[in-house]
Amino acid sequence: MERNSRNIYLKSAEFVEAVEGYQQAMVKRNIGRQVELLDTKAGLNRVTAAPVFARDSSPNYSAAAMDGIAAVSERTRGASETRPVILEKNRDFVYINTGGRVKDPYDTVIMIEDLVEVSSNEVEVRSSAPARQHIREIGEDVVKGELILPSNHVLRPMDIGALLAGKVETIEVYKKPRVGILPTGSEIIDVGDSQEPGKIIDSNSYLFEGMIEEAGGTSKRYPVTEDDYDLLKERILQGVRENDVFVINAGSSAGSKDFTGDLIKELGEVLIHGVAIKPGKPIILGFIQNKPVIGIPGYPVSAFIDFKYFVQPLIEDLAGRKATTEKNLTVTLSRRIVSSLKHEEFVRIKAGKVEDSYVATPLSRGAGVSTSLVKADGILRIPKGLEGYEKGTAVSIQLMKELKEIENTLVSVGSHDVVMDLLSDRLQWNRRDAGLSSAHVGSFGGILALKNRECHMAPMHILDEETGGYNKAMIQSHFPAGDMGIIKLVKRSQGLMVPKGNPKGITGISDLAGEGVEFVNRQRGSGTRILLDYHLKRLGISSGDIAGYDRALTTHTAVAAAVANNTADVGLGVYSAAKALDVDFIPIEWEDYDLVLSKKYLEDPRILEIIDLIQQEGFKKKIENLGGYQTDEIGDVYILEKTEEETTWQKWYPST
Ligand SMILES: Nc1nc2c(c(=O)[nH]1)N[C@H]1C(S)=C(S)[C@@H](COP(=O)(O)OP(=O)(O)OC[C@H]3O[C@@H](n4cnc5c(N)ncnc54)[C@H](O)[C@@H]3O)O[C@H]1N2
Ligand code: MOO
Repeated sequence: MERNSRNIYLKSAEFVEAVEGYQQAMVKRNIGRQVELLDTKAGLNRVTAAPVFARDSSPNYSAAAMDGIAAVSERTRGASETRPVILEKNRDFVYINTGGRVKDPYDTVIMIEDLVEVSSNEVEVRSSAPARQHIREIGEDVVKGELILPSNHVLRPMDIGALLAGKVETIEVYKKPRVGILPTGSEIIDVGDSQEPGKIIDSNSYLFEGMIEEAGGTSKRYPVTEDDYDLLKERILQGVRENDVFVINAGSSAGSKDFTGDLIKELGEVLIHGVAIKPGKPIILGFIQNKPVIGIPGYPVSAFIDFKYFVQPLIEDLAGRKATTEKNLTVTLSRRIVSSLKHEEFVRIKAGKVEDSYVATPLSRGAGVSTSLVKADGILRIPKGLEGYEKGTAVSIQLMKELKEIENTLVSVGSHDVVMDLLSDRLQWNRRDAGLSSAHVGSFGGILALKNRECHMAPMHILDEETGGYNKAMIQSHFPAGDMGIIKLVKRSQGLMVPKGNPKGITGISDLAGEGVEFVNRQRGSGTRILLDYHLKRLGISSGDIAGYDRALTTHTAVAAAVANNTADVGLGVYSAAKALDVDFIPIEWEDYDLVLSKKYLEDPRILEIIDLIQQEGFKKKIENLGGYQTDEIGDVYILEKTEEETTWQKWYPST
């Protein structure tokens, strides 16, 4: 069935209104926590629905607290170093171990090291033992009838231990809400299915499963269901029957096959369709058969935001969990962020601590970019009605990682290369307490970030047109002498990437201006673009003569992908990217890709570790095996020194 009219839902509710309105509707419908009796041993992370009282005392007998003897205290009276007292077995004492029961007539315990065993039947004591010494009395830990835990308490391992000690075998806890997930969409396939163009792998339902577990629910995934109204209806009814909460993914918007809203309406009630947030706008909050049914948009980031702010709190509430308290951090924005006046925006943020301040950079805003969630350290919420924030503004973000992790992370901003990815992996492998975060903004972006103290280091490859050298000239012209250092990384092969078989017969830069050749460029400020412009100038070719010069992508791999997908005939980039995407490569030049940093960071233990790490044979081999790299100078460090007469680059060595 095709829909007759498109879903023009876009009368957005306010965020807070929507959250509170839905909560109130749940209360009105008497939808709330349910209770079950559970084996205490299986109670970890569950929440008590009633106070728990001890069924028995612990210990429930007088227990020896030490290894030694249980004795009659009376018989030890007056014992001293000079007048030891001899005790007779089975009359004055019996041997006992820790935890053993102390029975009448024995009323004290003496440690084995305080005795002299005179014979197999006799021991000598040299001090008197007071009554009840080293005895754990009945109820020392738990007294029968005493409150062990109040209600609404999340059970930790020690709680379970104490409950079992008090002989509490079963406990009343809130039932884990069962949450069903229905992934929908004719284009959606499972990760194991063969992926033809036009198909998208179902990732959201697995994201939801994890988030349901985190919030204290149990999840059940239903098979991916195509955009067929009647089939969807059947699955939704089944899902509502089998669960306490039901989530339908995708089909929430205005497309001709977006049925979610209509279906919830037909089978129950739609309370809200559309909230003034971005991403996540087309969320649907409804009920079917008195159970919450929620339609979540298909884009992964929209799905995450809606699930985090609408569905997780609902699950936490039904599971009896306290709402997760958000940890916030005040950060300074390294760039301007523009925001929509009509929506509250949720912007993913990468944060790092450079010198004494936390700097924050917005990540991709695309609702389909799920990797922005992986990279994010936090979320900045920009209220509706604000146009955004200027660069340098201090804002508060909701943390998605531990603060310590952010504090220990080295921040790298600049040009991207797979070498930095390998480095990041190795650093994290070596020391769990330090990581490397990389933002890819091109070589000049790196210089700017170094100047603004927004990063610890900047990887770059900037050609100096006069000398033909790399990076050093650029540093000399941008930074005061004496401030900076360079860690040499690799030489890498830059060249033209062309589709397999080189159908346009391209041989060099001069062919870019050829008839019918569509080029794809890199962004302004990237080292690759500088290299291209240098060669164009040398050959006397105007950029205006190159079709596609203005189409700028931000990574080597994006360029290689454009060539591989035939949306361009040629692009300039590194060999490793060409190899990864299986396109042909015409080498143009070896360039230096180095790490530039402030001299003061050279003695930072994390940097010293990087210097050590990159010089290891295993690391070098790994890079060389990628092809298109030379590692002759890797790990050499130079600093820019200033004397009265001149400024020179000197080799630098660690002080120890
Ligand atoms: N004319 C309009 N079009 C759209 C509007 C609008 O207001 N007017 N809103 C846009 C917004 S905002 C969003 S968000 C999306 C929501 O889309 P739907 O919920 O209808 O979802 P689909 O269109 O089916 O899919 C969107 C996107 O997500 C991918 N997807 C779907 N399921 C999964 C899954 N299980 N795992 C991973 N990815 C999934 C799907 O393939 C699509 O690429 O609508 C805009 N349109
Ligand atoms: O609201 Mo949509 O979720 O912006 O992408």
